[in-house]
Amino acid sequence: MMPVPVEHSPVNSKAELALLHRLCKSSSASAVLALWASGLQQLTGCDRADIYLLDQSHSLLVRQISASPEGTRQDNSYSEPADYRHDSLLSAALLGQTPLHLNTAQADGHFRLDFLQAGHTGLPPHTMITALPVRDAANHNQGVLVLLGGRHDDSSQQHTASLTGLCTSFWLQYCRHQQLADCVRQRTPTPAPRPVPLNHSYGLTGNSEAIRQLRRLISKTLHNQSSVLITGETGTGKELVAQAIHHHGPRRSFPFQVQNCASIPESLLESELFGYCRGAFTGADREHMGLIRSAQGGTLFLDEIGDMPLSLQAKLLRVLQEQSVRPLGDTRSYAVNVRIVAATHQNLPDMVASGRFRQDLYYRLAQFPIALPPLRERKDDIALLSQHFADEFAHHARLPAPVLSPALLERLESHHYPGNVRELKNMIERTLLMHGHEASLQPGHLPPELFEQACADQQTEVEDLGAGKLDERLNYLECRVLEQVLHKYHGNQKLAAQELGLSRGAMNYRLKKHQINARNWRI
Ligand SMILES: Nc1ncnc2c1ncn2[C@@H]1O[C@H](COP(=O)(O)OP(=O)(O)OP(=O)(O)O)[C@@H](O)[C@H]1O
Repeated sequence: MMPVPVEHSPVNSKAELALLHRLCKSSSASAVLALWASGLQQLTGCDRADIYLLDQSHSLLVRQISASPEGTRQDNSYSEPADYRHDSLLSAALLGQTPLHLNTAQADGHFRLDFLQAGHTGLPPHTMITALPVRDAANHNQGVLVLLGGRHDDSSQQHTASLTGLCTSFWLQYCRHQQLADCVRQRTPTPAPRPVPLNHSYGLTGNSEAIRQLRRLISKTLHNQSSVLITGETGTGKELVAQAIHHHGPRRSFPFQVQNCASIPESLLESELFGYCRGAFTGADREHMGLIRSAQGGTLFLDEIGDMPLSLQAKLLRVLQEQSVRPLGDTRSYAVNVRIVAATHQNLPDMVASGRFRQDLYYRLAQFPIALPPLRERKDDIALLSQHFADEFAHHARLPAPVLSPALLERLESHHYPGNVRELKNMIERTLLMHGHEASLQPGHLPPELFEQACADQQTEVEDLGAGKLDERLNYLECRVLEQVLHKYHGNQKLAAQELGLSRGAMNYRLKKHQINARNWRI
């Protein structure tokens, strides 16, 4: 490719304009990448310029291209997790607020420099590294530009703002070409996309499509600072998701504060969140910083946000807009940098419509909405979750490794779970508490409430079957009643048949019909 007509260093506006001019004329996404790496390598006078971009799931940083005075080459040979867990220099640059300039000797010990080992062998010690985040127009991080060695040291440091601006222009043009290419591709049949690689589970057990999608969403929240609104029924894992967002993102070394907005009176909630100064009210004998300020740099998780009184909603909105908080009775405001993650089981749009929740606050909180499905809608996860909770409990209680029989798992999968994952977890723990020494756990070992509740729940489930399917409703009921009675008599068919007023033969026939093995209820 033609060299950019500038001295190698320093960065100057004439050269930038020339580069932008060539960028406008670029004809494809790959041409943008090539110009991006080679242009910035020549502009800054570095020995090498590498571009790393986040993958589709935002969980991996993948090297795309490398440029040196010898030429430019596409290079996807290196990728690493972009979750800040590994303390790598690339993640620090991606998630940090400022570009990083340091030499390899300074970086060593502070950051992992795995990307140097992969493809940069033979670098002299004290090679200068500049790592700049690549941001889109909404200031969300999309990747990292790395400049290595050469004479870029001082000039790059002084010109990071213009380099960051250039990177944004390149990114936007790159996306534009990719979108155009996608449009063309949509008109011709393409093979199914490969599943997006995920590096870890974020502490969430499950392999259903819903959980995989949830992990993808979590990955995307990590690299921007928007507020997150998590919705879902009780026990679906809202707090677990909030923790994952905090603990895998750049704020993880700062506090994670939690406040349940439903559990305390309004005045207490106000002082807990916003703080107060000494003498603000009777009994305020010392200053209280409040959770918003004490989460400085980190995350504030506001659970049950739908229960926050309207007056406090207005105050919270002000904090979000002004990024400062004024404690009760104080004349000063304090600047805060806190990410808000809120959760609710309520329908906030309905509450907005009926005037019980502020619309402006709703939009502010729901910048990044995450909806968690109830457990009954992702039954594929029940076996994995059950085994996970059983192993966890057995480990803590020093019990032998639990074996969950297929009959037990089948029974667990047919339950309705109004309490969602929390209910399943409690049920497994209770089962192990009572029968943790059994070689194999059977349905008969499950807590009796499961069977009693199954009959109570039927109202809901039978309704779910829809009108006109009487046989299905009756079959379902019959099956649950048989299980309940077998459970009561620990698998004794004779006693179960007596209670139901059935002959042994009729009982046998019905058990066979529902494929119920009475032996599974013996304990
Ligand atoms: N996918 C999952 N993998 C493992 N554990 C989970 C998962 N989802 C939920 N849990 C567990 O279930 C329990 C309930 O989860 P959590 O407290 O996060 O739910 P919640 O939606 O915040 O509940 P509530 O609305 O009642 O506050 C916790 O013990 C949590 O660790």
